[in-house]
Amino acid sequence: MATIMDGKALAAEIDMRTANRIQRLADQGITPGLVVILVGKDPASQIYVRNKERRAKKLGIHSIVRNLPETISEKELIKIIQEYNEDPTVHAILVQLPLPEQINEFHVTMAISPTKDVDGFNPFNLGKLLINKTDQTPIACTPQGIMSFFKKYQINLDGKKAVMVGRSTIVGKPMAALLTNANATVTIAHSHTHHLSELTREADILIVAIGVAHYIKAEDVKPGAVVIDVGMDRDSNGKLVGDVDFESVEKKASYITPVPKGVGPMTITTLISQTVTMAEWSSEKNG
Ligand SMILES: NC(=O)C1=CN([C@@H]2O[C@H](COP(=O)(O)OP(=O)(O)OC[C@H]3O[C@@H](n4cnc5c(N)ncnc54)[C@H](OP(=O)(O)O)[C@@H]3O)[C@@H](O)[C@H]2O)C=CC1
Ligand SMILES: Nc1nc(=O)c2c([nH]1)NC[C@@H]1CN(c3ccc(C(=O)N[C@@H](CCC(=O)O)C(=O)O)cc3)C=[N+]21
Ligand SMILES: [Mg+2]
Repeated sequence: MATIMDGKALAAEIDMRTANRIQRLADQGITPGLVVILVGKDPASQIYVRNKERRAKKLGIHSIVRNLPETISEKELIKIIQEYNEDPTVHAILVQLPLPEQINEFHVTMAISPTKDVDGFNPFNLGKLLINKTDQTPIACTPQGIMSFFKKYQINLDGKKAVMVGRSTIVGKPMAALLTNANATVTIAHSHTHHLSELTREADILIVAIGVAHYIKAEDVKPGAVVIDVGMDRDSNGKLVGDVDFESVEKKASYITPVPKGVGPMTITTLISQTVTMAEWSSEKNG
């Protein structure tokens, strides 16, 4: 049986360190400020916002949620982002994906100031990640949270075969870059990939972010693999499940993240700690 990587416990551990950093900023009269912009009603985004608000409140960062209508125009959304770019009480801006059809994701990522881009999807920050020059660079919270799992559970990535299933801007692509920077040999798979199962069966490290409930089964996994499940899906009973069939894969993997209480809580912890980091950067620059 695999070791279950406990996202809730690791998140609590990191939150304690974050609380100390928040206290140190408070001593200088600074409260880290985060704005989360949610357009429409994506269900996974709603879970994220709900849990994030709870943790932000507990830790004492200033957090604003902007719920905007599904029908908002790209121009109006970008105007709102620009107002927060100018607001000195805001250190971090997160725009939740996916966005509705009338809004071009690229235009939105370009509009966020690189210094406030807490999910690291502005092209300037993504470019720095790609060339492995990440000093004072925000990096997507979900992939960073996954790197914290590897550190905590002492999983060596050097020279390992890693397969990333999914190529989104917030998960797959930045995750592949982080793994590459950590000297893993990385393959990115997506909906055009042929013989996906043959590929995943070669993976020492398998990370899945596709949004299809229980898509990866035990037969798709190498014995002893480390399996990270990013999915936030619903099964036929409406229960929250991941992209990995946990019950069967748990018997074959060496390490596995559950859903819930795996990657999800780590994304939130990383979002809050990175918001604090960005407030620290801004105070270094101004003080
Ligand atoms: N736990 C957390 O903190 C987070 C969870 N999520 C969840 O993770 C999942 C993925 O999110 P996100 O990355 O934003 O998703 P996107 O929908 O943006 O991307 C999905 C990716 O998966 C690929 N894909 C879809 N179906 C298949 C398939 N059958 N075989 C191979 N590849 C496939 C797509 O390929 P193509 O590019 O060809 O279309 C695409 O690259 C969702 O369930 C989301 O809710 C997301 C972010 C954070
Ligand atoms: N720019 C952007 N960045 C994201 O990181 C991003 C996004 N957009 N859009 C939506 C998805 C989804 N997402 C989740 C994060 C945490 C939980 C989470 O807290 N999950 C708990 C659920 C517990 C419960 O049932 O409430 C867990 O897994 O234990 C869920 C979903 C981030 N996303
Ligand atoms: Mg989870």
